Amino acid sequence: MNEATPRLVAAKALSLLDLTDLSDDCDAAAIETLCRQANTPFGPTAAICIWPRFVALARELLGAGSAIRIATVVNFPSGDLPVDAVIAETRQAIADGADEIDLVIPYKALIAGNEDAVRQMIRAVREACPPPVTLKTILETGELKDRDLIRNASHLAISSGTDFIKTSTGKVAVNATLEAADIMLNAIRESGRNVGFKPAGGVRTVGEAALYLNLAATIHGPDWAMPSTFRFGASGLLGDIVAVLEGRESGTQSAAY
Ligand SMILES: O=C[C@H](O)COP(=O)(O)O
Repeated sequence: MNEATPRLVAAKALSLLDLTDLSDDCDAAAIETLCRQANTPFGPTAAICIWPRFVALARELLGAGSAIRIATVVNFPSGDLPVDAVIAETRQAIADGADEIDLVIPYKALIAGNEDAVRQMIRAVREACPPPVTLKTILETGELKDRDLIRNASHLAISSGTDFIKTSTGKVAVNATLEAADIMLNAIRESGRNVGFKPAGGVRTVGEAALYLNLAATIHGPDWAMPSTFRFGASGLLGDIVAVLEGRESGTQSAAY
């Protein structure tokens, strides 16, 4: 991606974007706005990412055959729910029309040394949402902090059957970072598995998106990042993407879009 123009990066980021509204005060009107915004004049985002209680509404608004996938979150954001409650959330979300499940791993248990809790949760949710449902697992890397723990969590998630590893909920102090991305992208390479990567939380500009895409290209090759292998989880990135695609200056419109 080093030679890519901002327009090319913006177009790529649009095709990889999980346009997110996981705000605490999200309501039906916000979901209507989100569904409209996801259909940009420059093409659709990869997905929208919303609270489970809005999945049925989003499915109704987008329609059954929409190119825009519906992602939702389970065990979110604390990672503390019992497995059976997370399974119930997952089943309901799929019945309501979700295409993708973003699962928070029990990261506090992992910090306490309980790897089995992570394996059991991911395996159980994977069983409840077999392919073609996409399963992304949120490691909450900003709370794991330690490089070895992030690497270990990545390998646990990959070997337990996830389709993507995702950095963050966007709800803690430290969310997506290039350092965590480097560890996770390398863990995917080491695993030899066809697993994707999703930086999420705090990605606001096309310039920031370019840094993640460059890193992915360095580790996996220039053609690796595509909607089946790479997503951005972001609530504020779309405005900057559209600004760049409209020929306006980057960094001016991200919050306002
Ligand atoms: O999964 C995505 C994050 O919750 C979005 O975080 P953000 O609002 O900082 O972009």
